[in-house]
Amino acid sequence: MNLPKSVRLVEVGPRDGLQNEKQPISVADKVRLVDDLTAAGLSYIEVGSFVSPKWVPQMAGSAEVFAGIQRQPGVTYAALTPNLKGLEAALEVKVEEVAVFAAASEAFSQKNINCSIAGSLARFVPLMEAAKAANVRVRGYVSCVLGCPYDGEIAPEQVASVARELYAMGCYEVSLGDTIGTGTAGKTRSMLEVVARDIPRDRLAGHFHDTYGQALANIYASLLEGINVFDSSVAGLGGCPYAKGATGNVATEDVLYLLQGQGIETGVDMDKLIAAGQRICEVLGKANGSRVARARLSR
Ligand SMILES: CC(C)(COP(=O)([O-])OP(=O)([O-])OC[C@H]1O[C@@H](n2cnc3c(N)ncnc32)[C@H](O)[C@@H]1OP(=O)([O-])[O-])[C@@H](O)C(=O)NCCC(=O)NCCSC(=O)C[C@@](C)(O)CC(=O)[O-]
Repeated sequence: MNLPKSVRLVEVGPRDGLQNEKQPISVADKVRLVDDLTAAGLSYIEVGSFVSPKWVPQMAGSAEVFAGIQRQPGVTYAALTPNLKGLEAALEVKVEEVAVFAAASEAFSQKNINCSIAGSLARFVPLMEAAKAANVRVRGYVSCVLGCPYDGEIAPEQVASVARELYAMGCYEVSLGDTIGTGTAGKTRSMLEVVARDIPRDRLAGHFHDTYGQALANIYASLLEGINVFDSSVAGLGGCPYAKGATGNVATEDVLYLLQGQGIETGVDMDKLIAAGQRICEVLGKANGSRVARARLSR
C-alpha cells in the first residue's frame, strides 16, 4: 500500500487533552488555545463537549468557549455530544459538527456513559435524526479498540460490530480509539483489516493514546492500511477520566514530524503548533508531552 499524499489531522487537545485536568482552566485560556491551533493551520478542532458537568466538570464551560473563539472559514469546530440533550446545547452555540462516542467494551461503556453498548447506540438514534435535520455532520468514536482497562483484550470483530452500527446510523467517519494505548502495530493492522471489511478505509480514523509509547508505530501501521485521518492532541495533552493511568493522546507535533518525514501534506505549521502547545503547557504548569516540541525548544 502506498502512503497517502495528504492526511487530515483532527486536533482533540482542547477536548480530550483538557477534559481530565483537575485544575481550573479559564475560558480565556481555552479560547486562546483553539485560536492558536487555528492559526497553526489545523482544519479540524474538537473544541469541547456537551456532557454532564457532574461526569466531566472541566468541559462545563464549552458553550462559552464556542462563543469566544474566532472561527475561520475552512476550519471545522466540533464538540462531543453523548445524547440529544448534548446535541441541543451544541446547536444553540452553532457547533458545525458533533461526535457521538461508543465503546467496544461493555465495562468501559458503563463507566464512561453509564449504559450498555446497545443502550448507547439506541440513545444516538434520536440525536442522529436531530443532527440531520439541523444539517450537522456526526462523527463516531469507538473506544477501547485495542484493549480495555476493565475487560482486557477486545476482539476485532467486536470493534467492527460497533463501528458498523455507527456508520450505518449515519456517522460519516468512525474514529477508532486505542484509549489505553496498549495496541501494537501488528494488532492495529489486524484490527483495521477486520473493521475495513464493512467500512471503507477512507471513512475510518485512528485515535491513539501514547501510554505504552506505541502511538507513532500504530499510526504508521494505519497509514500502511490506508487510513489517512488521525486524531492527536497538541503537546500530548490528555488522558481519559474513565481509563485510569491512560496518558495523553499522541502529540500532534510528533505526528506532524512523522508525516513531514514522509512528505505527507497536512497544512499545519510546525513552529506555530509548537508555540500553541508550549503556551498551554505553561498555563497548566506542565511539562510539554511532545518529544519534537521539547527537542526544538531546547535548541
Ligand atoms: C452520558 C451521560 C450524560 C449519562 O449520565 P446519566 O447520569 O446516566 O444520565 P441522565 O440522563 O440520568 O442524567 C443525569 C444528569 O446529567 C444531566 N445530563 C444528561 N445529559 C447531559 C448533557 N449532555 N449535558 C449536560 N447535562 C446532561 C441530566 O440533566 C441530569 O442532571 P440532574 O437532573 O442530575 O441535574 C454521562 O455519563 C456523561 O455525560 N458522560 C460523559 C463521559 C465523557 O465525557 N467521557 C469522556 C469523553 S469519551 C473519551 O474521552 C474517549 C474518546 C472519545 O476520546 C476516544 C478514546 O480515546 O477512546
